[in-house]
Amino acid sequence: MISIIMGSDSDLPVMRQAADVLKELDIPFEVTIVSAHRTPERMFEFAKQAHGRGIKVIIAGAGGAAHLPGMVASLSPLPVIGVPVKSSNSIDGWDSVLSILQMPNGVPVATVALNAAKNAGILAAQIIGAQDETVLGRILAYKQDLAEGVKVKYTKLEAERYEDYRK
Ligand SMILES: Nc1c(C(=O)O)ncn1[C@@H]1O[C@H](COP(=O)(O)O)[C@@H](O)[C@H]1O
Repeated sequence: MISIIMGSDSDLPVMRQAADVLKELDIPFEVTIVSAHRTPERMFEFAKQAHGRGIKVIIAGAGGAAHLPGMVASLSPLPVIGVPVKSSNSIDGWDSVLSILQMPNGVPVATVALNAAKNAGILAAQIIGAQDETVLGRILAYKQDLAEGVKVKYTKLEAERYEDYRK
């Protein structure tokens, strides 16, 4: 089971992409709102209890002064994947990126690109897949699909004269 948490429901348009890819890969997940700033007790309880509830990976998204992923990582033995979210009054997303990325030694957060919740979902699945043959098989199939998608494009590109390709 993977847990997807976010600082606010305003992060949902971004964070739902993690849920969508996990659904596609048929990996069980839960989704909820937890804020280190607004619900610190809930955040503490969540982070302390997650591994005991059978959660294997936590995906945590937040915008602005995004302390949620790092604080959860400080309290939990589980791998935490941080998703920097570009919130409405952000400094171009850099506030969130740097808050999540620049963790001190000893407390890692695996940070994906700005708004890259889909990649967070794939990475979480890969972490599960390292120990689970069935999930590993689905990741291999997913990668095969990616390659097939590019093949369709380069086959078309090579078949036509390059100058005509984008017409
Ligand atoms: N960064 C955090 C935390 C936290 O880190 O605990 N809690 C909420 N937020 C962020 O505040 C932004 C604005 O939130 P609102 O839209 O609710 O005002 C959201 O991107 C949220 O993740």
